[in-house]
Amino acid sequence: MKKIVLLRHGESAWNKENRFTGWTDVDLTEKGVAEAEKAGETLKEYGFNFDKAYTSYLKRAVKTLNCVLDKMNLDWIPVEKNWRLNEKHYGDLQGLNKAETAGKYGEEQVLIWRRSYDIAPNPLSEKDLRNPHFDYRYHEVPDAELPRTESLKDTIERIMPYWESDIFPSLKTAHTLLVVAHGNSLRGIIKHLKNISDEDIVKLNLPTAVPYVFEFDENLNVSNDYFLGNPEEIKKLMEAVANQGKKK
Ligand SMILES: O=C(O)[C@@H](CO)OP(=O)(O)O
Repeated sequence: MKKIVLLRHGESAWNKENRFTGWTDVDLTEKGVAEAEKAGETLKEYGFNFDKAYTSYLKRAVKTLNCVLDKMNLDWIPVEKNWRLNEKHYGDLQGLNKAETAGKYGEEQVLIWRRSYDIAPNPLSEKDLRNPHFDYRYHEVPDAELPRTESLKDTIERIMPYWESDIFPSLKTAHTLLVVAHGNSLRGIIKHLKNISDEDIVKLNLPTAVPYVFEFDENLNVSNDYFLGNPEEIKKLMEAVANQGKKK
């Protein structure tokens, strides 16, 4: 049976500080590295063996992938990085503390910015040095395609060309693929795979470094999906992610 495992990176420095991160290239914390290693061990225990892995251009995802492959003795497999798997761009919220932002603008508004389907935060200004336009790693991406902010809808629209042209077609020859990315870029992929409505996607919160397995039938339709781990613990982790947008 063909499988794709989706994995959000381990805890990052700005997850720990509860700050909007988006395209900011922050590193993993020690806890984040430990979470990534645990994900690798879990995948190994369950007998997973990946043919190929995909990740974003952001180091919290790249390093999580490296930790997982190291624990699985799969350092040798082909890995493809693509900017299209980056996190949702959080516009001018990037760097702000989520609880403080909820205190200032209200929890409802923060929920809209974090989880709504088609509403994006205010964009970064053209001159803002955090604008991806100034970052060499994106120099081959046409400027018109580089975001200054994104809704989930925008994020899905930039991921899908890569999903449809590279990741999904490689399932025809590969058995099992690993995609290590981010809370919202993965919500976008999950929305697509499970056909989740624009309303229901608001409720999905992904915990860091918990493998999420998708199984496909012979026609490459999704036949089953499940997280690896204790369901009660995973539920608590999901609630904790949701609560990051609450006032202190
Ligand atoms: O800050 C971010 O980039 C994302 C993911 O870490 O956070 P949120 O859960 O608020 O979408």
